[in-house]
Amino acid sequence: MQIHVMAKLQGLVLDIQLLGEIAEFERYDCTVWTPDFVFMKFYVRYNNGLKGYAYGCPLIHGIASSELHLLKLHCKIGVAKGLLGEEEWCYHAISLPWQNEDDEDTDEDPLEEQERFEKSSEDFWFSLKKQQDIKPIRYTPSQNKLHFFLYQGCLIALYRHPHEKQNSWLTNAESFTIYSFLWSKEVLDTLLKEVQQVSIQRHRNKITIFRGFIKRDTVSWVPTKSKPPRSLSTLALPLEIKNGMLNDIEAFLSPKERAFYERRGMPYRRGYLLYGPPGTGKSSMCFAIAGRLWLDIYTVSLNSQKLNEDSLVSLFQSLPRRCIVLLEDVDNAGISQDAHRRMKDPGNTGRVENSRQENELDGAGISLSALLNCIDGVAAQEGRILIMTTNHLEKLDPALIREGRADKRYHFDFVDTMSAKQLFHAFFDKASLFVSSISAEREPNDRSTWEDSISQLSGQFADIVSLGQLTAAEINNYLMGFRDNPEMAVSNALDWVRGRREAPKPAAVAE
Ligand SMILES: Nc1ncnc2c1ncn2[C@@H]1O[C@H](COP(=O)(O)OP(=O)(O)OP(=O)(O)O)[C@@H](O)[C@H]1O
Repeated sequence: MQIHVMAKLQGLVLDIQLLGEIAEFERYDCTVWTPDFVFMKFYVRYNNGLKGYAYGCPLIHGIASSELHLLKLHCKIGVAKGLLGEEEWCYHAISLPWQNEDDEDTDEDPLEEQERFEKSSEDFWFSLKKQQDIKPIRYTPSQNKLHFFLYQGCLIALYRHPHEKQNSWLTNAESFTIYSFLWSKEVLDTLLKEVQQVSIQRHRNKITIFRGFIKRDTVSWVPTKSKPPRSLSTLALPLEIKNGMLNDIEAFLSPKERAFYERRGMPYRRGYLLYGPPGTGKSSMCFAIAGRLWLDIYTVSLNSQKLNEDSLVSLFQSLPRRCIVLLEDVDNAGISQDAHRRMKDPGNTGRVENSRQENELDGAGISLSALLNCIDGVAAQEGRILIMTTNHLEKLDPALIREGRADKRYHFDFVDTMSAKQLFHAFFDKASLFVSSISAEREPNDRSTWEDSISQLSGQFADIVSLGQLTAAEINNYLMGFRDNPEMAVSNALDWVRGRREAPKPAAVAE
């Protein structure tokens, strides 16, 4: 007998396959695949006497390996003798919950570090070397053993299995089997819910960057890092870009706007194109906006050899409702377009029947038509914000950046006077860590005198560098060389700008 059903458990969608009648126990096996390659398998009571095997959909959010933290805490208390001490280097490349739990707590306060450094730089370097050599020892419930702990008065058992398929993308995966005695589904539900809550708490003040992961038949979004959001105020950009883009996205995400789209049956999506030379803040702006609106970022490399239309469709289909999809250097999608045109050239006998064939012909990356299908085809997720970036506006096919796909375009240009001032201020701001103790000693006691002097210098600096067609990244880099000496930064600026003028420029971006 084979029955296939979809079920919902604690908000997770499970694809359950009932395999047959159970002999001894009333239970079914349920396997939840989590986004970072760990799956959980748990046994719960199934009251009509059938045995089942369930697979969670691969993109369940909320229970990931890094979020099983709580289970580990309980295990620590419950079965100390089952724990296994391991040095960090024993572990695999992909981080597992047992491995990175304390990482956030070990970071020293930068000011204290600086104090130690100033006391004796030699001791400081030596202590860093020691820190690196002495691996933190962490305790984990050992694999292939049963661990018991009490949870809400109920005995729970946890079993960690390494994944048997070695040398595959699952090498670092493991599965967890959680048993509850005596088959209490409610306790398991509560436990898993608590795990989700712990996870939410841990990532509360961070945004997560997911990358499209493609390996053979497996396509999923994999969390690569979680980081505190970058403040928009750290970006030196014209207000029409900074506020303009933020306001536009905020307005789009508002419930009123969503209702407006729904009433008119319009697809509820918005796209942006950020273009300009490298180092002008396109990616930084995307991260800052994501942080401000608490949106996670989903990004995929369009020129990945493994990417084809099917995998891109799958990725787009599995996006959450509220998120930013970041496609960087989107002009790479045009590479396939060029090949496509060449193939269709009248002088060329080759015929391209469909986009899949087109991909095969190109051998690498995604074709333009496939990308367009994903952006606004039926598969495209509603509610998402698409941000495309490019250094080469002139290379983009007009179809990619027409309204509806890129509703707004923002030109990230070389630094103007206002932005140059802002960068200078940010660098020599008294509160900034860049200002070392040397300048602190020199600095006038009166705070306003210091600020006046920086203000005046920033004006002079801005007048010089704004003539030079320089990017914010270049200016930051230049200022790094003078972080103790704002006056020198200004007096050397003219020579630096002249030098840069003679150096080859990044390609200008055609409007
Ligand atoms: N307008 C800006 N204000 C402050 N810092 C900036 C600005 N623009 C760039 N930077 C700094 O320069 C570095 C590179 O910026 P970023 O990656 O955002 O540029 P980009 O335009 O996306 O470049 P690319 O086109 O090469 O991807 C970052 O460290 C960022 O902090």
